[in-house]
Amino acid sequence: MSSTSVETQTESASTTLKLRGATDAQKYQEEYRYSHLLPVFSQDHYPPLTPFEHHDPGRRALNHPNPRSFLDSATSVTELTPNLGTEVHGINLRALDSDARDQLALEVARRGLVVFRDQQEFIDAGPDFYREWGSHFGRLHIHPTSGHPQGYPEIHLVYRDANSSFNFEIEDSITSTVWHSDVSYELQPPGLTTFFLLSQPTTGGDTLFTSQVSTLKKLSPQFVAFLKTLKAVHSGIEQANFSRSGKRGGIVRRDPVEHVHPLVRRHPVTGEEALYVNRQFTRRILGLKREESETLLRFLYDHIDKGGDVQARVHWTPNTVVLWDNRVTAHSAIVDYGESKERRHGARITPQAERPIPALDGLELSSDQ
Ligand SMILES: O=C(O)CCC(=O)C(=O)O
Ligand SMILES: [Fe+2]
Repeated sequence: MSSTSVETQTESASTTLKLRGATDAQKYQEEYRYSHLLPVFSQDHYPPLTPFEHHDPGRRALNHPNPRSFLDSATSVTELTPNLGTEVHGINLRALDSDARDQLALEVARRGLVVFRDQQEFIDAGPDFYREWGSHFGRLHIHPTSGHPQGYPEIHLVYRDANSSFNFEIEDSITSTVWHSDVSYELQPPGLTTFFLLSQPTTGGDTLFTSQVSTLKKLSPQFVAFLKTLKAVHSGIEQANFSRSGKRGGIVRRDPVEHVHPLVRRHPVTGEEALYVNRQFTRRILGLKREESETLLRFLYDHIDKGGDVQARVHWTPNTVVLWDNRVTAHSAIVDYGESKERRHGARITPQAERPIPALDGLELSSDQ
């Protein structure tokens, strides 16, 4: 499997300009409703992230007499699958106050994934609002390599259009499916994540999700007990190298890091335990011989790949906004729309959360890991 990233499926507008004739390209972009949100690859360099104390917004909703009251005015609330995902119609996310946002965080933690339709007001509110929205849920992450709208490094973009050639990384693979939990190499990886498409192909370009709580539950208690004793290295090095190779925007804004996380992590609010490995960033299990680590990780990735019974698939109708809890789910883009040459332009708001908490009867991580 290629070590490159679905998160790297980002094309710079400037590359697009080079690929088209300059005049045609400018016209194409100028006529675009969201041209102010096209990706740029600033050369800014940032110092390492510093640790911070995360106060989970979902916890604040735990004492609420009805922590689902923010859904009271919804016209429909439908479970996408028994274990993962809810689809909501009739709620205006843009209008949610602080209390309702806390409830939302708890709902997303419980369901893993919540899909809100008809959110034009939210999407059109623009990048200052996106930042304010995300900051409610945690400190905003700046991606080390992806494109962002001019002046808004906290907004991670995915982008592809008629002439972009960003998907080299999957040309040598039999699939575009790369399950991952975003930037799991950080000491404090993201929690409640918001993602939406500003433009979507007519068909294709769906996003896959899986419940890592459910993938863990499928395993035998004896095996889970063993997994709970383990921790693994997650690395941002390959993603940085991929960017440096020039296949993406070519920038690395922060020196890549590696961090050690438990294989099974516990959600700070729901207490649910989830498998926390992903093919994209997890590299090796500490304390095992190389072959043991490789075999075990391969088994777990294979288990995640095959888990159709705990997965959900989001189809992007216009003005859909999706929230997922990056601590207890994994996701993958689906790149099946190349032939149509249609534009696909997405934005992600990525608040960091706590350092992964080990399972209750699992290992204790020492502070220097
Ligand atoms: O483009 C997608 O469907 C998902 C992209 C992704 O993995 C991300 O932005 O975290
Ligand atoms: Fe992702």
